[in-house]
Amino acid sequence: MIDKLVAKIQKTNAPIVVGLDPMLAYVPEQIKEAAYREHGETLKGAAEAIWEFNRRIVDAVADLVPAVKPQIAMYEQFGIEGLMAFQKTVSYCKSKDLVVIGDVKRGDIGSTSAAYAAGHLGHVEVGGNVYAPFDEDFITVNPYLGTDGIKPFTDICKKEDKGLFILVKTSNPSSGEFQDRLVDGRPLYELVADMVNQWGADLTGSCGYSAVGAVVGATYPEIGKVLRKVMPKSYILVPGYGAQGGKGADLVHYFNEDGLGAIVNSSRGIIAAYKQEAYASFGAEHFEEASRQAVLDMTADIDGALKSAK
Ligand SMILES: O=c1ccn([C@@H]2O[C@H](COP(=O)(O)O)[C@@H](O)[C@H]2O)c(=O)[nH]1
Repeated sequence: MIDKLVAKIQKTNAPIVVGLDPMLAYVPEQIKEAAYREHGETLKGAAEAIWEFNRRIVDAVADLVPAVKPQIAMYEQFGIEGLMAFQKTVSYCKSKDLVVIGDVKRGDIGSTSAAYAAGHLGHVEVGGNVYAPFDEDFITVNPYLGTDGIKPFTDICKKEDKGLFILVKTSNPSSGEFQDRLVDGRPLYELVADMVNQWGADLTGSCGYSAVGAVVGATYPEIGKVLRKVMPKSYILVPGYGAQGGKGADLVHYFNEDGLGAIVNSSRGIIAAYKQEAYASFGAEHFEEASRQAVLDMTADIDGALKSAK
């Protein structure tokens, strides 16, 4: 799957992930009203509204980007109905040939990680039947439990040609409380990055990158520069662009000399673009066109930054 991701990034010339984080507050009134008319102001009504919102955004941007990243929390908040909308979103995006990165941040003791890995990346057997319940292409994983918590995920990646993005340095303001602590004189995020190299060593695709990538926030560009060098073969998923303050100019050192190696996520900045002043002229009626324009602008911002850094 890492080969498909890299090929799609090269084809679209857009190292960009559209984050599908559909808070109800971003869903235009006309979509919510239609869903509530049919299903009432219920969890099913909310789930239908976010699904329709996603579908229209995906249709508007699918030719521009290689990948999407549905954030499972935004769906889970609506219970089972929300999870059904998550599953429907994953499968719709795959039908549009988008690479799907499930932002699920799983990781537990080995036996429990194995169940997470089967449910999100692999298969489960029920009697004589075999199911792929969520079937994302990549998922995000929390490394806090160490190697036996990661191995079930890497095993499934090998078997099913899937991939991971492991949290190394997150974009949030408190990420340094643990992640920047010095251990044997080195910040913890560097030790985790060393482990990412080890975990991904025998999962290198023909593109030269490993199926085991890393999450490194856009909000810490100096650390991004260091981590790029520590993990030369890992793709870096970079959240924190846009709504959290990251800009193209901050991100040039997250990329390798080959112009590859990083893929930048923006969620609110794209899906709720119509609420921003810059895109207000589209109005709520044409929210998906505002999202399309926001993708084009983000692509130009990152491309411009990479070209002027050469
Ligand atoms: O370090 C991290 C890891 C994950 N995220 C997730 O990415 C998106 C960011 O959303 P924006 O609206 O573009 O800020 C969201 O799903 C986070 O859970 C992150 O931000 N930082």
